[in-house]
Amino acid sequence: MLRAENQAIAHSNIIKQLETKQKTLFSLTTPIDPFDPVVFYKQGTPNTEGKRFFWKSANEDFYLVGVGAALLFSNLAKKNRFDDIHQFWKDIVQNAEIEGSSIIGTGPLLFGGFSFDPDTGKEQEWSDFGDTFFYLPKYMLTVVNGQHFLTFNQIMDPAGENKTSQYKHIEEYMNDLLARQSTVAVEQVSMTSCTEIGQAEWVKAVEDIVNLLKSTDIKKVVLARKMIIEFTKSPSIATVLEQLRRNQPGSFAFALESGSSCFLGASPERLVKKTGEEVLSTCLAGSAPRSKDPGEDEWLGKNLLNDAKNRYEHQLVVNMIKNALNPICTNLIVPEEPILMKTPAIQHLYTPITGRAKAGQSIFKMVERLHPTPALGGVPTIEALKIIREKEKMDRGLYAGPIGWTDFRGNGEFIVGIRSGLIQNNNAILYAGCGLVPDSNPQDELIETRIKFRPMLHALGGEEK
Ligand SMILES: C=C(O[C@@H]1C=C(C(=O)O)C=C[C@H]1O)C(=O)O
Ligand SMILES: [Mg+2]
Repeated sequence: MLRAENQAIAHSNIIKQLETKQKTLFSLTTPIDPFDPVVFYKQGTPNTEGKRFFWKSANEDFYLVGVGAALLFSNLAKKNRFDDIHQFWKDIVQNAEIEGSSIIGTGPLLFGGFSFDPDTGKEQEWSDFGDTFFYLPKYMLTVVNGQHFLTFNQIMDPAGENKTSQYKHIEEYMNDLLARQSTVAVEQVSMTSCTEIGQAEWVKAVEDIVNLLKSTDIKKVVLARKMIIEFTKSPSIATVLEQLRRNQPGSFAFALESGSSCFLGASPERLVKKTGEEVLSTCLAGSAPRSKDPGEDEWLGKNLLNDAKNRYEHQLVVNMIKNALNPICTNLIVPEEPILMKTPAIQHLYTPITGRAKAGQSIFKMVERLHPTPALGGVPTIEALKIIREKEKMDRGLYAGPIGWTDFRGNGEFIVGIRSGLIQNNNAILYAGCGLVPDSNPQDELIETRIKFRPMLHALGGEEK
């Protein structure tokens, strides 16, 4: 049996005991002195590889880093996966004993992700994650506006362990942690090969889809491809994260580990953020390269803002997100025109959408209604997904899927896992896709995906960022 499945079965027994109150969750949060998030990822506890996550917000003011798992949710039935995880989480939090948490992103928190398409053919490379994969971390560092907090989560047998021993444990843990503090030495490993998979077939698939878009009511399909990299030895995840956070300011940086797999990247695209009742979603679609020459860069941006093909590609996303949020939010504000979002490698059309959640609408409900937006799937969604399954001929796994967190108060944020890759031992698989519309030119789309590989390629020791 696979390692993640084994873990999941053990944890599903604990979840049952939590639901019947034979066990409870105890969560303790305490402020701590500043501690570097990447160092915490690397050294938060020894031997927790395979049970770690990392999150940096796009504006650099919020970090979450988890090491060790107090509880693992995976292998949920794919049909109601958003609802099921929400229900489990609600039950557990309702009976939990929570101390010291007064700030967003501290206390009990779930971190994880949903696969892009549970109904696609499955490939071995994604078997560590399945279609729903979330952790309640054992130890978690939260950094909010420069303030640092440590949260400790423990599933307790009410009759057995007592809280005094937990306080003692956390005190000892903090002393050990401070002794482990050091800087992360960047340990770059060498690539032995780097291959774009099935490039000619991919261009042919783009041509076929564009012809279909011209002759049917299908408006947009996002087609992705992959690149396989081999290294002399297994890359250090902390090093890759350090590169991503240094070199991709303005993007979210994330990592999610399971067994010997790590899915990570620097995504510029938020799916949805919920803070209290406040909701923020972003439409990101339509792309142009950057130029080192400021004048040319500005020209490329202006051109993008005025380009009919890219504006159409973008507008389809705005329409869908607006319709998806409309029934569950009030006060929706949708700007009429997109603005530019510039990352080091690429610039995009960007429209933020804000609103207020109606009573009882959880972040998981929002993710369910939004995913997949036409920035990653297409229009209409069902038809686009069918074409993706048939033409892409790969399992996207978590690539382009919702990745994120929710705290016990129901706040949270999900991004889409793009500009990303899956590291397994000495290999990495990188993913990049692009939105096809009737006016797409296959060679231009090939170049667009090549640019989208670059942030991860650079973080892994390749040349350009
Ligand atoms: C699919 C990806 O990116 C998406 C596609 C875009 C486009 O085609 O213009 C732009 C941003 C993303 O929504 C990717 O990076 O893999
Ligand atoms: Mg595009």
